[in-house]
Amino acid sequence: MVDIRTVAVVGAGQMGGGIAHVSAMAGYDVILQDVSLERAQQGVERIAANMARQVASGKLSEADKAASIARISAADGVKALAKADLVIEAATEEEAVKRRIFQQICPELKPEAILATNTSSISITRLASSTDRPEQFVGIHFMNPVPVMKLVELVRGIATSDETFQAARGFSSNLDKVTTISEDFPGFIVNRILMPMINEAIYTLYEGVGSVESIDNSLRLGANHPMGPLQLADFIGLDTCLSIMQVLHDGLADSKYRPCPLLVKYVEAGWLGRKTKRGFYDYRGETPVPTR
Ligand SMILES: CC(=O)CC(=O)SCCNC(=O)CCNC(=O)[C@H](O)C(C)(C)COP(=O)(O)OP(=O)(O)OC[C@H]1O[C@@H](n2cnc3c(N)ncnc32)[C@H](O)[C@@H]1OP(=O)(O)O
Ligand SMILES: NC(=O)C1=CN([C@@H]2O[C@H](COP(=O)(O)OP(=O)(O)OC[C@H]3O[C@@H](n4cnc5c(N)ncnc54)[C@H](OP(=O)(O)O)[C@@H]3O)[C@@H](O)[C@H]2O)C=CC1
Repeated sequence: MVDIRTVAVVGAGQMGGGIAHVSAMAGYDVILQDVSLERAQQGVERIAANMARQVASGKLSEADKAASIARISAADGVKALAKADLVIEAATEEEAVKRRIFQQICPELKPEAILATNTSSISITRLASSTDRPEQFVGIHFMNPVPVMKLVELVRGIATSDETFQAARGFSSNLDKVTTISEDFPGFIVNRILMPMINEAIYTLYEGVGSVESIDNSLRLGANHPMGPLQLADFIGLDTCLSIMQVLHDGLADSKYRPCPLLVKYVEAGWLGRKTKRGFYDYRGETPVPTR
């Protein structure tokens, strides 16, 4: 079994950053790659800011923060991935983007390196088939925010070897995560259940049943959810929510997964939630302001 010491993360957004964060804290050397060196460096800066929150709340010492940050390097191009024992793809939730990444990076990887994807919904078997190593390909699905959420969903493709699966399980437990196993169906377990709820909340808004505030307060205070569904949608990213609904709709061919037209419209407008400062809330001020 490959001895995982160096982990590369492709995609330095909120999830890639979180995966790099917890991997470095667990003692792995981490290479963070994005579309440019500058984007990767911005990712490292965001990780430092998130670690500073953990220092402020006493969860991490200054010394451990410094040592963890020192283990992360921002990559200048795909050649930097040659050192990795495990590569975790955490780029945008679009199958074409992920396929292009695998085509680009596979020739650079060690033959024994394991390739994993953090996809929220896309078939692991299908993604694996666009790589040169379907047996060494696996789904390792982290939850957002990665440093806080306990769960990792593990998903085998049809060709995933036992050795690869055990390596993914061992890696996740070294990060102190609890793993569940999902079969390779659209959205796996978490998003098969969570995303239709979020989509229904958007329909509830679209049909005028309640305002943004009423819908979120109803679920926060009435069902003890830590965030209301619209707040959570903004947190996940509305582009990601829409992509997941499209995968569920296409893959399960059932009209109950039809993405709400309001979700489609928001994404078309470039209102993607917190990451663009506008979604169901406006994030430009000190506190988020509901927009409907
Ligand atoms: C789409 C998919 O494919 C799958 C998914 O991920 S679905 C999304 C799953 N995630 C959820 O459902 C999240 C639901 N929300 C929550 O659990 C909480 O609102 C939350 C943990 C995000 C924030 O909690 P909160 O109490 O409102 O805010 P806050 O006080 O800022 O944060 C709580 C703690 O988390 C820490 N934290 C939050 N985000 C963090 C980050 N990115 N990095 C490090 N620490 C973080 C804070 O430092 C804080 O720590 P202390 O308690 O030690 O102070
Ligand atoms: N958001 C969530 O709550 C969760 C998301 N996921 C999954 O994690 C993945 C990433 O999501 P998330 O972090 O939220 O998305 P983000 O939009 O925050 O980050 C995606 C990152 O990937 C980068 N990227 C795009 N194309 C490439 C490329 N060719 N090479 C390298 N990097 C690239 C983007 O760069 P640029 O901005 O320049 O396009 C961006 O920095 C998705 O598959 C998503 O489904 C899984 C669990 C939870």
